[in-house]
Amino acid sequence: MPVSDSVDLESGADSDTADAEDESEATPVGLPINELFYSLQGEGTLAGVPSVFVRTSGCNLRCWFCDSYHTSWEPTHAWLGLAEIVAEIESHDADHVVLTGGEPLLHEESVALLEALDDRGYHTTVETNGTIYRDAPIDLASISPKLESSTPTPERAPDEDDVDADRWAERHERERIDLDALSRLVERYTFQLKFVVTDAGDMPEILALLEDLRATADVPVRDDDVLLMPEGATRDRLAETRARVADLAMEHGFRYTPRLHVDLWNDAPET
Ligand SMILES: C[S@@+](CC[C@H](N)C(=O)[O-])C[C@H]1O[C@@H](n2cnc3c(N)ncnc32)[C@H](O)[C@@H]1O
Ligand SMILES: Nc1nc2[nH]cc(C(=O)O)c2c(=O)[nH]1
Ligand code: SF4
Ligand SMILES: [Mg+2]
Repeated sequence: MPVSDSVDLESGADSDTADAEDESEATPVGLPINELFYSLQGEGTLAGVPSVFVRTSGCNLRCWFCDSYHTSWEPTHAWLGLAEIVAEIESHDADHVVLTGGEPLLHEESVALLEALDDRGYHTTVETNGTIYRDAPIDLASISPKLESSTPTPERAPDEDDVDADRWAERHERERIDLDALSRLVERYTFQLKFVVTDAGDMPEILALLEDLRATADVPVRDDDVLLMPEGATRDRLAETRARVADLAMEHGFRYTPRLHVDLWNDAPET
């Protein structure tokens, strides 16, 4: 289902916040949906599983490499009611639903959607940056904490001229790790920790974060729960990063996850 822009979203804000450009309008109900499509789960422990993807718009972070630019740097979406979203999901023959974004846990309505999907027997994965905790029926919390190498800088910002990269750099750096939210997520849910890795320079930060999380959380965080994923939104970029990241996974005893959808369909939308 291609979704074009309708109402603009106050970037990074909760969906409860009324559209700043039109305060006379009632708060939209439902969720800001950027795209909704059927594909194979491309990442993580469920890679290869046929799944319906629901991509919400809006994010509290601004990774320079974000492969979902139109949910973060330049959010576009249509507001869909829960019944419409569920009906669209049910039109596909799948048992698995992946709720992603943007940052899906920004939106309180994501909880109601997950409850509706749980009632209907779906397996739900939530792709999250790990900075927000919500209580919801999530079967797999797929947490991708953001490293320093994700922070936008003048040298590594999206190409487009009109993005406010300077202002976001500071907020991104301040908000990208929330140990309390991370601990609550791993304590509450079956989880995987999926780090976007470019090179060996990312490893000290991953190891330090794992040490902090293991000291804080009341549940074990096993090396087996840690996945290294090569940075790359295109086949060409993945060709540069994946062998290096596979070597790092073997060296440290972590898992490696491919990006199957990029191998199969490159950077096509709705894949
Ligand atoms: C677009 S994000 C949406 C969910 C959430 N905001 C997050 O970052 O986890 C979905 C997944 O894509 C990953 N990702 C985004 N851009 C990427 C890139 N250029 N290379 C590799 N992974 C990327 C994120 O780390 C996350 O695991
Ligand atoms: N096929 C496919 N698998 C994915 N796994 C996580 C994705 C995401 O963007 O969150 C994603 C995606 O965008 N496409
Ligand atoms: S946290 Fe996720 S959606 Fe937000 S900018 Fe980073 S990769 Fe994109
Ligand atoms: Mg993706």
